[in-house]
Amino acid sequence: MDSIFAPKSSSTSTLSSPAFISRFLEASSSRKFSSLTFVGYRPFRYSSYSTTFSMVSNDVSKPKIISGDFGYVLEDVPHFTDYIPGLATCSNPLQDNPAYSVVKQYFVHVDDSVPQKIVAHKDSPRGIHFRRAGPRQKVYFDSDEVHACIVTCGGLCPGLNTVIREIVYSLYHMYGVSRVLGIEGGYRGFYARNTIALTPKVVNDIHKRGGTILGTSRGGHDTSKIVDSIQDRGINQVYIIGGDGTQKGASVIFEEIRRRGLKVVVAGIPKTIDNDIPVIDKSFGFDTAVEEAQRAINAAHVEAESVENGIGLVKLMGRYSGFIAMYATLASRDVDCCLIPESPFYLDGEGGLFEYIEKQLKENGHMVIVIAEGAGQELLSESKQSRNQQDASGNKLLQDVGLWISHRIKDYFSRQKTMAINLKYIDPTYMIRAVPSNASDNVYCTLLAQSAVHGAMAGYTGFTSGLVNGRQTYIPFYRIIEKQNNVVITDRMWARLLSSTNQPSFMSDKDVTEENISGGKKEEGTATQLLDNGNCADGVLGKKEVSSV
Ligand SMILES: Nc1ncnc2c1ncn2[C@@H]1O[C@H](COP(=O)(O)OP(=O)(O)O)[C@@H](O)[C@H]1O
Ligand SMILES: O=P(O)(O)OC[C@H]1O[C@](O)(COP(=O)(O)O)[C@@H](O)[C@@H]1O
Ligand SMILES: [Mg+2]
Repeated sequence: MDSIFAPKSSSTSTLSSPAFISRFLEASSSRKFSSLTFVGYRPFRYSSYSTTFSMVSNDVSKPKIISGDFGYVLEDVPHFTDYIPGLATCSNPLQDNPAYSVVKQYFVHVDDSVPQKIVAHKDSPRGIHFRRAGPRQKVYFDSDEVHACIVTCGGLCPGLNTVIREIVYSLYHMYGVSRVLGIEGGYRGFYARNTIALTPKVVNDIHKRGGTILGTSRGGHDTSKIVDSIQDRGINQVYIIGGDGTQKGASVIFEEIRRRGLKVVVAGIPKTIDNDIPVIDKSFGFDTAVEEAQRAINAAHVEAESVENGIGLVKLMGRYSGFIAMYATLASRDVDCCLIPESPFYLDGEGGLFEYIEKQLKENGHMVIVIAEGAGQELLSESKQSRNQQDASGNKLLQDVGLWISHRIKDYFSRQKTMAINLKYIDPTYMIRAVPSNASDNVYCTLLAQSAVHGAMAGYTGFTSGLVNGRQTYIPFYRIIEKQNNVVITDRMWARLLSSTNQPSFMSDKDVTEENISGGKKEEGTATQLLDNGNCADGVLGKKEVSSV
């Protein structure tokens, strides 16, 4: 029997930090601690048909970490029963639903979990797992008892309306729930805006529209006012759709709800067009955004190849994570250079951008550059007066790198007088996120929404529903908000991009240091393939083996 242990004074972040979990994995795989008993945390045991687990917790605010054989770790999500004793359950109404009666094993087994990492060696520990999403045999709500609400926060993303629609439909058609409230205008809508009654009829065709029918906002998160409003309205299921900032907000709402001992579910659905949320395979709307970006790249290519020494420059979204730029580049094959926040670059001198542009123009007569909005911000700060402005949510406002680099390229060639260039700058920023989601994102949104509803009905709370290695899971908030998902420039995916564009890497081997990988935000316990000498199975926590899309 393995035990997770920590001094009683350990903070949540210590217990959940990758370093701690890494040490735990090491210990449990070597069975070093198998016979030890630890004071301060009461081991909680339960048996299943297949194996015995041990969970250590006497504090509901600590992460629920359950260990099993061979280094198995379940990073579980909170449940009502953690802090509300004696709750009644009833049978899941889905068991009488004719649509599902034909499905074998429709209900998810209580022990089902999904591994975070699927590349393994014969001697690697089983590693971190998340609870598999899906309907449970027992539910913790009567249909008539449920009063749900949905809120959308942060920037727009294709698929928001689809998620709203599918939450309403799942609640109504699977669980007979008819009271669903839409909170208007993001978090502040809980206390400062109107609400809309959401019925299947109201949301029937909203998935065909971009944006969110509920409206959204940045800033305005006031935890106690929000929870007061939830309590006053008698809401007992809160569905929160939003990005990293939103999930942080959802996490504190959940903590407050638990502190007040309320039987209220807080369920997150991760939304990020930048794909900057960790753990999950990719975010909904990302495929749509990449597809939409192709139009801009195609236009840039047509413009560039139609004139002498044409340069097509496209700026795409990506504040700190360059996934859209990377995938749009890989999809297009017309791009000669892709610049992202995670990969520093320079303009002048040998191996610099100007030299490369000159070479491309001489060889091909034209070129296409894709730049993510967060790329090269350090160069802009050097040349312009640095402005530390923030949006209402506290996100740093970036300077327009597209405009800046256009001017720098034009200046360079007019100074050089070697060739006259013809540069066209296209900024499709808002066009790629204001569109409705494509077919595959619509299916993805549907699954995320259904998973969130199943989890809520089953009494799980404080979770984000997310796809991990192709399976729907429930992920505890702390795992979603503890760090950012970045393109790992020492991964194979970035190498694929470099070999497809033939652009300079702007780096020598000695530059590939810990500071330069993962957007300069390399977290403890993360090992890239390069630094890990190809040993991809051990010690990689929270990052997929290949860049996580
Ligand atoms: N650390 C935080 N704690 C509580 N609420 C937050 C936090 N960060 C952001 N929020 C709230 O989440 C909402 C969306 O955040 P924002 O960063 O704009 O977008 P996104 O969720 O898409 O990243 C805003 O209403 C903001 O006030
Ligand atoms: O101008 P807005 O609405 O603040 O949005 C711009 C920003 O939104 C983003 O799409 C990210 O937004 P989120 O953090 O809300 O997902 C960035 O790429 C971009 O910088
Ligand atoms: Mg964000």
